[in-house]
Amino acid sequence: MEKQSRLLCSELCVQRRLFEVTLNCTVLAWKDIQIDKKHTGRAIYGAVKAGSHCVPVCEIIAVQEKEDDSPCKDTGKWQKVPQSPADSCQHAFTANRPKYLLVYINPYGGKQRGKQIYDHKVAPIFSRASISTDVIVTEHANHARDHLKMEADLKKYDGVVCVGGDGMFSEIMHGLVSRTQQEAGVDDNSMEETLMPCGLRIGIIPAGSTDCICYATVGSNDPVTSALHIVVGDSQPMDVCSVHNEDHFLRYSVSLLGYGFYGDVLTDSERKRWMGPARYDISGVKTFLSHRYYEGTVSFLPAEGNSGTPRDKMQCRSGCSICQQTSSDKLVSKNEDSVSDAECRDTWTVIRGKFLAINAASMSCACPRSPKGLSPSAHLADGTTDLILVRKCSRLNFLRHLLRHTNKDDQFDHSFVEVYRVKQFRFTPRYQECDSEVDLRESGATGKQFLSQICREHRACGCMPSQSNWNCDGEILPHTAIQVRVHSQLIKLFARGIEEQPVFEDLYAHCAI
Ligand SMILES: Nc1ncnc2c1ncn2[C@@H]1O[C@H](COP(=O)(O)OP(=O)(O)OP(=O)(O)O)[C@@H](O)[C@H]1O
Ligand SMILES: CCCCCCCCCCCCC/C=C/[C@@H](O)[C@H](CO)NC(=O)CCCCC
Ligand SMILES: [Ca+2]
Repeated sequence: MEKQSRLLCSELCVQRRLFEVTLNCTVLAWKDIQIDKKHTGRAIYGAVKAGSHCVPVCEIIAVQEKEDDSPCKDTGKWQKVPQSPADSCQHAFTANRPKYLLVYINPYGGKQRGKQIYDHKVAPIFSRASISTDVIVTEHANHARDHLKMEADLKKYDGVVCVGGDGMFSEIMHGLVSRTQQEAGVDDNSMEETLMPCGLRIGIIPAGSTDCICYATVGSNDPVTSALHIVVGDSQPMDVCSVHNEDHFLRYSVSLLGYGFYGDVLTDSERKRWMGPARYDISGVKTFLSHRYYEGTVSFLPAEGNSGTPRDKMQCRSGCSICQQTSSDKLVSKNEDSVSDAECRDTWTVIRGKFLAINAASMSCACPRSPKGLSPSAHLADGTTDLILVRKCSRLNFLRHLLRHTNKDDQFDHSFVEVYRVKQFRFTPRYQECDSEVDLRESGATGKQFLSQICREHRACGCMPSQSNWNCDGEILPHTAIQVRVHSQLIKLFARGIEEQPVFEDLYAHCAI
């Protein structure tokens, strides 16, 4: 068993069909001897050729030992492996696998099927893989976040699982990131602080309305696929943006930070929660028809180095070379200047204008509504976010841009769309750039008085003081002037990125049977 080339082989009879089974340290393969003899050669999905199948050893969920170990006469056939080599082989592929998980279920996410999905599809897989769990069905919003932040005995667990949508994931991520910073003595109100990466991995069992984080990290929103990624102990690092208003921490974001169109869609859809996932379609059309634009200033620090560009066609896939390069750069930079020193030397780009939408996508944001996502070439773990500015344009042009999110055409190929790969950005809405704001704030004006005074001010300068909200991974932010910084690979998921469908020849070469 020590050498990859060394094969164990045997014959296995299942329902009167005879299979030849081979095992080396990386692959377990079996082929139907009868089909093979007929030389049909017909390829079927998931098989190497008709009747031939293989599975990498590291993806085997569980091994059950049969009572009857009939002695083998021929050398090379199944033999009972002495306990110590068997243990070390098993250890090699179970080392990163979780043994004890803390599971939070949102019973009200998406179509309210979280509990059912977990009980029927996920729990049996965990139990088959001998994973122990503590399960908490949440009783109110922020239950999971606060439990993780203040109560949970995290030393016991190898990971945290959330059953729900992007909002539920956000709760888990906030709980875990905040807890990690608290324990490390990091002040999250300071934008300059380097945040401490989280030790525990997060698993997502999709049961929400959009499930964009699951879809963009796994390639599907299937609960069983996600459960299998957890069981085999996959690990996918992920960037997290911190969002501040001056010296005040607001929230973290991993997918979309959107002002204007996506902020307005969310604000409207929150009033329609009772509609379930359809609320986004109704609010999307309504917001599109309202065609509001927003003025302000966006400033950003462009990403440098080998991080690619948002318009290259280098999509982030399993084992992505750009994200791996970021991991090794991080190791080197630990011994060099601190990030903030280096960033102080960089120059900020400033863009002032009228926008229909300002979006920052830290990952592709692929989801069933938009299979390639808001920024198809964004990376999960490259330490950057793609800043997309959609300037004021006609309704028809904006519709063309939106529809390109749903087909293969390039949504950035419009004169009114700009996209930049950045590591920090700021936004200030126009009305807050006026000196009058300071006077109003100092005069102690309340929300409504404040806005009506701004409107009077702006009548004089002729602009429409429209105001939107930031959509931060599906939550509305209370401030419009924000500062954002990307924290490279701050968290890890039980995932491995999106896998390309392997071509027939690759599979055959991999299995080599
Ligand atoms: N027991 C609960 N009662 C009410 N709200 C809850 C409960 N548990 C969690 N929540 C909140 O429900 C919100 C939505 O949940 P979730 O993200 O699971 O589903 P969704 O909004 O339908 O999906 P998506 O976020 O993918 O659009 C979350 O922001 C979470 O804070
Ligand atoms: C009039 C035609 C409109 C056609 C538009 C198609 C464009 C679809 C792009 C979808 C991008 C989703 C980005 C994901 C953001 C999530 O963090 C967030 C939380 O779940 N979801 C939303 O805010 C929900 C946002 C839903 C937007 C529709
Ligand atoms: Ca990124």
